[in-house]
Order: sequence, then C-alpha cells, then structure tokens
Amino acid sequence: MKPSLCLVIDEMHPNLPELLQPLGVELHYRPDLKAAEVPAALAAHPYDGLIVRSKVRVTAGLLAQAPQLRYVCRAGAGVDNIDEEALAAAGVTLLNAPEGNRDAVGEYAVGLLLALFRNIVRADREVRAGEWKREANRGEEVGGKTIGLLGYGHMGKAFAKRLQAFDCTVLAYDHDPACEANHHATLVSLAELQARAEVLSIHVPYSPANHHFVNEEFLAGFGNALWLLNTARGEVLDHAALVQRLQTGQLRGAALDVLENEKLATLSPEQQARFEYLRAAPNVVLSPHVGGWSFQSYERINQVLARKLREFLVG
Ligand SMILES: NC(=O)c1ccc[n+]([C@@H]2O[C@H](COP(=O)([O-])OP(=O)(O)OC[C@H]3O[C@@H](n4cnc5c(N)ncnc54)[C@H](O)[C@@H]3O)[C@@H](O)[C@H]2O)c1
Ligand SMILES: O=C(O)[C@H](O)COP(=O)(O)O
Repeated sequence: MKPSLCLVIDEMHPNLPELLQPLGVELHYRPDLKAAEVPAALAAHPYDGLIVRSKVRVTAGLLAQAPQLRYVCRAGAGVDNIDEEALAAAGVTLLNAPEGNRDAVGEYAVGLLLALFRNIVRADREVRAGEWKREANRGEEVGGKTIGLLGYGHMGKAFAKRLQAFDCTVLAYDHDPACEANHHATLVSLAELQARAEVLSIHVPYSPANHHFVNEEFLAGFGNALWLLNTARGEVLDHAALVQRLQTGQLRGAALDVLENEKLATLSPEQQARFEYLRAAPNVVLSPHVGGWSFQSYERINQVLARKLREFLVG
C-alpha cells in the first residue's frame, strides 16, 4: 500500500489514528484551523488526502492548493459542502460515511415524531413551569397514520425500518428509478405520496436542484394537513412557506433538526422573524442539527471511512 499523508481539519473521534495507521496513512490532525486558514494549511505539505466534516466548502479553488490530492473523506453523510464536479475534474475520489450515522438519524426521527405527536417537549416545559395541563396535551398516536418519506436512501431507510414497530403505513418517494426498495416502505409516485401522506419526513440531500424543493407549491399538492419532519438540510425546505402554513393551520406541526440558517447569530431580518415564530409556536419542535450525533455514530463514522479508505488505497 502506498503511504498517504492526510490533513484532518474537523474534530474527529480519537479512534481515527488507530484505524488509519495500519493503512499507512499519516495524519496531520488540525481541528484548530479556522476555515480561512485551511487553503494555506493544505498547501503547506504534499497531502494526498483530506478529511473534512463541514468546516469548509471543498471547491476547485481549495483543490488547486493540493494538486497531488487523491481523496477527500467526508466524515458524515451530507456532501452538500463538496463540489463533486470539481473533485471529478481534478481526479479526486470522494468517500462519505452515511452508514456511520444513519442509525442515529433513524432513531432521532422516531423521537421527533413522538415528541411532536405527544407534545413531549411542550409538556415538559409546562410541568417545569408548574403547569399541569392534561387535556391540552392529549396527543396523536403513530399507529394508523400514513408516513411519507421524501428520499429513500440511507436515512429514509433507517427511519422506515424503525417505523415497523408502529402500526402505521410507510410510503416513500425517491426520484431515482434505481432506488432499492425493501419491505419497510412502499415506493410510490410523488402524486401518490402527496395524496396519502399525513406526515412528510424529508430525507433528500441539499443540492442546488433541491433548493426549496419543499416549497409552497409542493406542500399545496398534499391532500392532508401535514405534520412535517426535517432531519435532512434546512435549505431543502422553504421556511417562508413553512411558517405561512403553520400560521394558517395548513401544517399541523413541524419538527426541525435543521434550519435554513443554523448560524443563529447571522440571521437576516426575514430569517429572524421566521425563527421568532418557530421558537414560540407550540406545535414546533426544534433541535440543533444533532440527528446524526450519537456517541456510537461518532466512532462508527471513522470505522466506515477506514473501511472505504482501505478499499480505495488497496484497490
Ligand atoms: N440531521 C443530521 O444530523 C443528518 C445526518 C445525516 C444525514 N443528514 C442529511 O440527510 C441527507 C440524506 O442522507 P442519505 O445518506 O440518506 O443520502 P442518500 O444519498 O443515501 O439518499 C438520498 C436519496 O434522496 C433521493 N433524492 C434526491 N433528491 C430527490 C428529489 N428531489 N426527489 C426525490 N428523491 C430525491 C436520492 O435519489 C437518494 O436516494 C444528507 O444529504 C444530509 O443532508 C442529516
Ligand atoms: O450530513 C451529516 O452527516 C450530518 O448532517 C452531520 O453533519 P456535520 O458533520 O457537518 O455535523
């Protein structure tokens, strides 16, 4: 195996060296780097590998700093911060690790669904405030509901698998005709998903083509007033349509692990107004992009990357 010199710019589980050292990979572990410092750091040594989470966008400009680069590892699932065309043009291989955090996301989506249906977060806040409101917290059961998954890849499948424990119908729409079906969900057309779903759970990646894919027109195509879950990326969902539909009751509630702008200190006035609505809404559950973050996934992501890197370096 050819030795490899690899720059790591984001924080990783400490199992990384013991997993990659047997592959002949020497790591320069620099999670301390600020985004603006990454290009110079990449140019400073003859790196043939780069391991990132989401600190930087990997663009043609960044790749130009390391003409000898052979691979980029995305320690996670989403590759929306990586210009895949630029990598292909530069002959650089991209490896990601959705197998490492799909179980975390699948479980978390169940948690969000239950929190939303049974008012768990709101009820907790009320009891802590000394309020004992039983009737206002009467909830919905998952049993009997039709859950619609938008995107049936690693994350959609992980959620569908866990929904088998509930007596519900799981439908999935995926635009890839080669999408592998399994018995955890029925693959349907978008029109059928829109006609039947009572809950819409977003599992498509962000890309320019998916920018605001779930918008007013898309949501208006549904036959039922929906509950909405988003554990994918905030930018897939048009938050203006989200807020407007929550305000009018056309959406029954929403659980959002991801937001249109997750840097809360940098919200535009419009984003701030929408955020103020969401944070005050009793039928909204919010979390800080932690669906894929568990102690287990933190370790497993590196194990998945090590397996894929072994195949790449040996093959
Ligand atoms: N909240 C978190 O912590 C967390 C963790 C992991 C992943 N994610 C997000 O989940 C996304 C999905 O991850 P994945 O591993 O399941 O990806 P994946 O590539 O395995 O699956 C995505 C599926 O969506 C389909 N798709 C894409 N655009 C579509 C569209 N417009 N209409 C219908 N189908 C479409 C694709 O064909 C694919 O099958 C990631 O890109 C990431 O943004 C979030
Ligand atoms: O895509 C993912 O794996 C998750 O959204 C986590 O992303 P992060 O590593 O950028 O936190």
